[in-house]
Amino acid sequence: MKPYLIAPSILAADLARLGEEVENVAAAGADIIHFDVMDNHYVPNLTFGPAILEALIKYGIKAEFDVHLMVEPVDDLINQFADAGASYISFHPEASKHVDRSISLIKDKGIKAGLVLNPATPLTVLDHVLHKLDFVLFMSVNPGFGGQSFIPHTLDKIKTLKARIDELGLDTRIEVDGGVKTNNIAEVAAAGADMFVAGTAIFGADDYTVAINEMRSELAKVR
Ligand SMILES: O=C(CO)[C@@H](O)[C@H](O)COP(=O)(O)O
Ligand SMILES: [Fe+2]
Repeated sequence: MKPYLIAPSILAADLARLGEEVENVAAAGADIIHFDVMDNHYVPNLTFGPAILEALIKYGIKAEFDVHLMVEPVDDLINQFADAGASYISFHPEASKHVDRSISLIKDKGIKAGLVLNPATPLTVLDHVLHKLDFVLFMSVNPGFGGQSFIPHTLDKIKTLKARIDELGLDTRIEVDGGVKTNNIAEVAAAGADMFVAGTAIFGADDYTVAINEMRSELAKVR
């Protein structure tokens, strides 16, 4: 069984002190760092480019980065984030003209590849590519902003995909992103997720170690 991974989203960090914030959250027990890339085109918000990722790595962050691309088109930025040092890269299928090719671009760089499903994206987008993916990221909010409420029907989608993954004997991870907090992380895990993005729930807490430990205690109740 794959260990649970907790991935704080830096979107909710104090951006004026980004290096220090990422260092602190990694020291608090984060497994990977979730890096939301928004282009003000695919989503109505604008965030970080590859130069910021490079700068964080140069600053001394050793944790792996989970790059969530909310951009259109995707291929050029896949190359740039691969060169900058990403360990995981995911993108939204509707933002790529050639989804299979974009997945191969990520995998050929030795990076874990994921496809992101918005709340209204059907599971059928995974039909011919699931076997190539290292992870599927379910958005449990509409993409573009942190601090939104978890959309409950995501749980049914997670359960359905988890059953399909098990039936096919794949070891694809399931990541969930949006509105994940201490009070719902166990339910999300019980549905079949094993990677949990949390922005405001961690960076909004007074003590990041306490916030992450509380999430781990909740996860320990599931397995
Ligand atoms: O990709 C996104 C939003 O588009 C997320 O990664 C958010 O940054 C998660 O923030 P919270 O809902 O946990 O505050
Ligand atoms: Fe994200």
